[in-house]
Amino acid sequence: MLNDNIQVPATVSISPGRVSGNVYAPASKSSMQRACAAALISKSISRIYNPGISNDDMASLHVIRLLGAKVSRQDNGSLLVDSSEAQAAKDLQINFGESGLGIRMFTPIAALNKFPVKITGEGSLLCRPMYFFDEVLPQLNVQVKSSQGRLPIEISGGLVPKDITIDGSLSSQFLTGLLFAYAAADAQDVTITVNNLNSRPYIDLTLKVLQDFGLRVPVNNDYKSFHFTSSQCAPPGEVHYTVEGDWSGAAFLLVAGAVAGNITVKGLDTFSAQADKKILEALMDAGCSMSVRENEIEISAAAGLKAFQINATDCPDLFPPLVALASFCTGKSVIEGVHRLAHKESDRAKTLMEEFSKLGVNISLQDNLMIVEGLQQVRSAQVHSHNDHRIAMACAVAALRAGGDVIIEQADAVKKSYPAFYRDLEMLRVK
Ligand SMILES: O=C(O)C1=C[C@@H](OP(=O)(O)O)[C@@H](O)[C@H](O)C1
Ligand SMILES: C=C(OP(=O)(O)O)C(=O)O
Repeated sequence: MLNDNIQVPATVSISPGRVSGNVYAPASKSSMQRACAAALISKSISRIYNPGISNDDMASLHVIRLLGAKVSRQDNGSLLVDSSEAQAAKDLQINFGESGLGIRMFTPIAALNKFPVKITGEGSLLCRPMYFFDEVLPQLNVQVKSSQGRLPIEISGGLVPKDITIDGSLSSQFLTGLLFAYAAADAQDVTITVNNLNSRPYIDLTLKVLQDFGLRVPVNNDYKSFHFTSSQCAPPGEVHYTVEGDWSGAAFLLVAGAVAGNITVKGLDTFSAQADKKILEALMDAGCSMSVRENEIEISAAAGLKAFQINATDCPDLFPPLVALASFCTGKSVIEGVHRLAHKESDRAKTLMEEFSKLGVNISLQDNLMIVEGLQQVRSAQVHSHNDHRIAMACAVAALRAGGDVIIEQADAVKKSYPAFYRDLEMLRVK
């Protein structure tokens, strides 16, 4: 009912060429999925404007419905979420599709109800580690049965917020889930202590969304602990929330502009908490000509892009667009944070090396560093997304400066975050 289905072919061919014009950033799935969670736990009425339509967004809407929220689309395109009487059904089975954030954020929330819940997923999610739940949820009163730290998982019990210490090095998403669950349970005078937290800006986004929805927000002690105080918190009223434009998807558009055009990307908030606005640092370091204005960025292909260096440990999703950019920067660009890439939709360091080598780009690894040697032009080739949306988009952008067509197999992986990606790229193309 809510899925604005955009058809994306399984194989896409991208011809080299220039891009020009204006484009709107897609809705951020990080912002949209958090909005869904916040709307559910608010036990109130929320209006979500600029809702996302990606597969991950759809998975989150599906989940909040299963957990008892009523969701309807309004004539102006916004979503009305009524969770005032939300009650999860008995014997629930939740399929999170391929969404890592979805499963890690909603599992602790689903664990708040005392009935057993079976948690499943599809595709790449089946291979991603979930052992955090086996280790942590039992300490919060939840029984967990997993398949050696992988899906499917069965939980039951009724989560009780307690002082707890967790490890945040694998993913920030588990902490996001606990923060939502603790807020939903109106946790008071309890602390989540976190060791080695990575992807910190994503936690800023979580705290921001909790605040925007009038929910209980913990005190952040330098990302080492999050303390829910015992202060009184008024029950949330009706909330109007606008989903932010997506810096992660827009990073591909900005790189397309930097290597092959003159485009303006609209709908991006430079004050956003999103991790991936850090793409601007790489673009500036590479010598792009850019004009950053309120809510839009104009970028054009500069002659003589130069190699850049960046630490992407806390914004791991930027690796694919950074590699596409580095492919056209003279010299060796260095991207730090390779260790963060192993457990995404694909093992991204490996898949970037494999697919970009087909395009003639030399990428090497030195422990936590990825080194990319730039060229003037990449090769025409047939590449494969490995069912990873960001690999498909990185290859498509690189194809704009290829010697001939680049064919992308399993190109429809983009539906996970940015279903309109190829349509937007074609719309920008100089005919
Ligand atoms: O919270 C989020 O919205 C996300 C957090 C990041 O994951 P990690 O915390 O696992 O790095 C990021 O890679 C993912 O695409 C979205
Ligand atoms: C890793 C990603 O998402 P998730 O972890 O939410 O599946 C991504 O979008 O690149």
